[in-house]
Amino acid sequence: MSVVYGRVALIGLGLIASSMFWGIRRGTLAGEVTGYARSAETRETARQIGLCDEVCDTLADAVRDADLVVLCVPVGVMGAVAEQIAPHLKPGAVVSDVGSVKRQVIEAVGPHIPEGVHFIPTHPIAGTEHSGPTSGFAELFDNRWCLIVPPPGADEAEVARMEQFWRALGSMTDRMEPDHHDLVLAVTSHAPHLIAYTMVGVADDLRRVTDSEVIKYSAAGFRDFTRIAASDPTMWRDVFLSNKEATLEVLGRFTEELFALQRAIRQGDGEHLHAYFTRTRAIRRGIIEAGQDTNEPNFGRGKA
Ligand SMILES: NC(=O)c1ccc[n+]([C@@H]2O[C@H](COP(=O)([O-])OP(=O)(O)OC[C@H]3O[C@@H](n4cnc5c(N)ncnc54)[C@H](O)[C@@H]3O)[C@@H](O)[C@H]2O)c1
Ligand SMILES: O=C(O)C(=O)C[C@]1(C(=O)O)C=C[C@@H](O)C=C1
Repeated sequence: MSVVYGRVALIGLGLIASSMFWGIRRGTLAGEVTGYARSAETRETARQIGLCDEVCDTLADAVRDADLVVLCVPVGVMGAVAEQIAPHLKPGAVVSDVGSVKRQVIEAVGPHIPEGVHFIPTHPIAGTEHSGPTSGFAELFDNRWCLIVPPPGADEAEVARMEQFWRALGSMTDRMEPDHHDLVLAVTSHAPHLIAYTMVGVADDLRRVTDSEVIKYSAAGFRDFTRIAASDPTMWRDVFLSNKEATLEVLGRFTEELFALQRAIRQGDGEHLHAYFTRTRAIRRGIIEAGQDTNEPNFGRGKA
């Protein structure tokens, strides 16, 4: 592979930025990578593990002369960081972000982007429950989707270059409009995370169980919930507050269905339960047959 951007600046050295750095290095996708983290402790850790070619003590030093600046901070602070870097951006540079929410980030960052600088938001649909500079790995984005969300009027050559960059990091790319992105992610990621947080909270409330049996006899379903519920609290607080409308819409529908299932159980309505589970099983099988599950061996070979 070859260099896509001469100089890349990664802002916020956590899971996504560190995975990007190792991925960039694996493919030699940039000439040089600078990094900036808010805390001196994170900067020190980054230096110790060789994360980035240069870890800078200020935002200005990190972004100066960068061809691509990627904001890898929680979505709630994207706007404030964009405001701080704006005066130091080189003309013709590209600013991007990897935030899990797009409409709110575009509205917060967009106004700070100077004339002559491009803004191309993205969202890699890949992660783990771990965070911080030591949690990243080069393979994180392999065979995962990265959604590119260009604002209206974005420079087509720069959008194509961003797609090339993410494909070289191992991802598959698609373009999406911000509101649609936020609704899709509310269904596939944000609401499921809230449900996992709730389920683990419920188990913790039943402490006499948590202390022993819940952990010891943890079945696969609950174990997955505890993994997801161990995700970074700051990141997820910001996701819910930034994607309020779509998440509340999905959760409203979710609670209606949950109440209907609850009533069916109370009334002994096995027919309702069976019909419901038959429908959801067919959805799962349809996804696999269409070759749309990146975790399945027939991924990409289906009839989609
Ligand atoms: N973790 C995931 O699964 C995942 C997946 C895709 C996208 N994202 C998005 O990527 C972004 C980063 O997530 P992550 O998982 O790498 O988080 P992380 O917690 O591992 O890293 C975030 C970093 O940002 C730093 N930071 C926080 N506030 C800052 C500020 N004001 N100025 C500078 N730095 C600041 C933190 O100190 C931390 O080093 C978030 O916007 C998140 O929504 C996360
Ligand atoms: O695998 C996980 O741990 C994740 O939660 C990753 C996950 C997801 O929901 O799929 C979480 C948030 C992101 O914005 C993208 C990906």
